[in-house]
Amino acid sequence: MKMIKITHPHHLAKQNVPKSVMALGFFDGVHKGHQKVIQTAKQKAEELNVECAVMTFDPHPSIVLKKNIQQIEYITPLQEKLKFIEDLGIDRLYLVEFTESFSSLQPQQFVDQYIIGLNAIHVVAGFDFTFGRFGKGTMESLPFYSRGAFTHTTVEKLTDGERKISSSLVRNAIKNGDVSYACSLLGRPHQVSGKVIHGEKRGRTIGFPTANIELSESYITPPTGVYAVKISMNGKEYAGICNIGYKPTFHEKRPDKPSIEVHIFDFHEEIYDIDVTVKWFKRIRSEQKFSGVEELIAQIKRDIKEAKDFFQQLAESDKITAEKNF
Ligand SMILES: Cc1cc2nc3c(=O)[nH]c(=O)nc-3n(C[C@H](O)[C@H](O)[C@H](O)COP(=O)(O)O)c2cc1C
Ligand SMILES: Nc1ncnc2c1ncn2[C@@H]1O[C@H](COP(=O)(O)OP(=O)(O)O)[C@@H](O)[C@H]1O
Repeated sequence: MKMIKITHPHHLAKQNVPKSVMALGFFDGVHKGHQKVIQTAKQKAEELNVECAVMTFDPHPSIVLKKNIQQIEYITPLQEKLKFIEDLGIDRLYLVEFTESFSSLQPQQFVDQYIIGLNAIHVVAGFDFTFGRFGKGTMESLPFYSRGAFTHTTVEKLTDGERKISSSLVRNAIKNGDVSYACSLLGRPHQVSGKVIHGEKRGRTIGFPTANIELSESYITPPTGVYAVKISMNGKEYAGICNIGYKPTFHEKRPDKPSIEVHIFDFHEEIYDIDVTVKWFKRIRSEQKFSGVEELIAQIKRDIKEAKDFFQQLAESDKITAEKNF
């Protein structure tokens, strides 16, 4: 995937840019709805025998448009977003810096400079995509602005029952701890990456060492509680159990921020400073204050059993699906 970073105004000359079918969107999460938009663009590009391009934006428009928002938690911070888009097999990615001057383009200027000017011959976006100042441009008005220079496909809303699959729905699912539902909306588990840091060195003394993880980006994370997770490092993936929380059993005073710590099953290595990725599969329970260490240990043993049973069932259902598809 060739990446072209753009800060408004761009100086790319149309004749130097290959013709493309262009999918447009912010695409936080690259969820199933986004995947459908990008896959539709890919199919159309094959039909028309041109490149498949995606145009996306960074940072999130609310940072520029809403003055009081400094930082936003992403489902997929930029690097993850680009990776998941690349995994969909597209040729070219236009990454447009969402600045104040870019956001104040009129819809016609956006279409002239960023669609026609970048040699797109067909545009694909979701039914609720908007463009130009105040989001005034819509998919209904796109043919008017196109002046016959390109055609378009509007991808209808993808739903889960009554609910539109959207970045907000995924965010809410993660924020509510419903990581299994987030997984079904994303088509993969939600994941976060970071580094293993030193904790309070208590884990090993109670028989359950936990890798404490400092996140590398501003991710949306599930609420405090215990989760069945997979953790990957150095190209290998392991099952484990994660506690996100304040460890009230040991802390009278609540620490400033919750820790994210994973006990990895059947694992005995020292992994401080290693980069890891944690994938959230299932919420098991809320964090509790136990009356003593023994009670906590007994509960952790039950949590581990529950997580192991869950992964066993998952492996069995994956096996059945693989056999059906064979
Ligand atoms: C599966 C699991 C569940 C946990 N649940 C709780 C809990 O409900 N309450 C609590 O105070 N601590 C809980 N903990 C956190 C332990 O207190 C913590 O792992 C221990 O204090 C070690 O911390 P350290 O890695 O900083 O040394 C849990 C840890 C694990 C691995
Ligand atoms: N099964 C395991 N799961 C997680 N970490 C492990 C495991 N086995 C060994 N470790 C190592 O032990 C460390 C965790 O031990 P712990 O006593 O909880 O220390 P800390 O409080 O610094 O996290 C991890 O960072 C890792 O380097």
